[in-house]
Amino acid sequence: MSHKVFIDGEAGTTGLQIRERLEKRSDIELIRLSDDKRKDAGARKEALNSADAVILCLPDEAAIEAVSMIDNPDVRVIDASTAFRTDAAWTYGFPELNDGQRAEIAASKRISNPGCHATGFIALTNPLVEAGIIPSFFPITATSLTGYSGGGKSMIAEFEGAPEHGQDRGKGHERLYATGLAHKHLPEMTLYSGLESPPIFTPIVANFPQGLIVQVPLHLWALPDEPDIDAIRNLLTAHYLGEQFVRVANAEESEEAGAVHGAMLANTNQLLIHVFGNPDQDTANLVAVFDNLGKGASGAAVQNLNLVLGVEEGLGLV
Ligand SMILES: NC(=O)C1=CN([C@@H]2O[C@H](COP(=O)(O)OP(=O)(O)OC[C@H]3O[C@@H](n4cnc5c(N)ncnc54)[C@H](OP(=O)(O)O)[C@@H]3O)[C@@H](O)[C@H]2O)C=CC1
Ligand SMILES: CC(=O)N[C@@H](CCC(=O)OP(=O)(O)O)C(=O)O
Repeated sequence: MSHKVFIDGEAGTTGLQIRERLEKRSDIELIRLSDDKRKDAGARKEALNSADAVILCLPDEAAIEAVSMIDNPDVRVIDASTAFRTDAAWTYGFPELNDGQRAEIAASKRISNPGCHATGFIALTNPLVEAGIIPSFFPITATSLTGYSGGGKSMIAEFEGAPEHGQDRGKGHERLYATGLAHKHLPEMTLYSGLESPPIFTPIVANFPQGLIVQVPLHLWALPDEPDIDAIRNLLTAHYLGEQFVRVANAEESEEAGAVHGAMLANTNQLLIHVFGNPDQDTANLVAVFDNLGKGASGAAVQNLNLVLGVEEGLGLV
């Protein structure tokens, strides 16, 4: 039996990568709109209501509009935008969050796909906050280094140059952004990490297309139980044991890593965690590396789609 899937926003960066992952599959029948119809409200409404599952890869306002167009109660929705990520009526699409999340996603009709920066931050902090190693009141700082595809078509055009934009190749500049410390992922980062207050979060966009590194530095001596580096690593390792897409590097691998490259997991749905540390200083740096368009967006959306369709969770993903 094939499942009908409509990707609203298929021509965009996230949508295109989802299509590439789905069009090879014999169990999926993609509902597609021609280029002149892809923003036509009537055509979209028909497609949205005739699918078994829809994946919204749109700006927030267009995603909210798309959801309002759905009147078929059987349609399952996976939204890649920020619009519903902290909405209590929606299920957060991070299956590895805790023991119950996968089943909740599988049973849900409304799933919000996590933000790219948020994915790394939550993967690093949630298990430690849940275990009480990081108290929920603890002040946390995080930095993220992202490839420019994180900013969608307009940022790709800025960095790669596009004749229709009158730009030259390589014009995009690496930069610190969200300097007002109010990045749009803060609400989901706070809610799903279990922290009481938002982290101080500063992202940097760099001149490579795909990949992302989130880091959360910790003064271990400032934590109430003064855990050592191994205790942090062991807890994260136990939390993600058996997961197909999230892995914690062992001590030897992290010691030998030397450097972490942002693009090392590009074109995969993998997320790798390192726990770096300096025992003499009693400090640690929690690092998550993955593809902003893999586990940070398109890959995660396909993983969630597989869960709602009741097929193998890793189908079509590497
Ligand atoms: N890029 C990333 O790494 C990540 C993106 N996301 C989220 O995914 C969503 C899509 O982002 P991204 O793919 O990067 O963005 P893009 O700008 O690359 O793509 C958005 C697409 O939506 C189309 N679109 C805009 N408005 C409408 C409308 N009213 N009806 C139909 N189509 C419309 C655009 O059309 P047109 O081609 O004409 O501009 C474009 O093709 C956003 O909410 C983003 O925040 C989430 C995680 C990571
Ligand atoms: C480089 C860049 O600008 N990246 C985007 C994040 C992309 C993303 O995760 O999209 P959502 O906001 O829908 O989650 C940003 O930081 O705002």
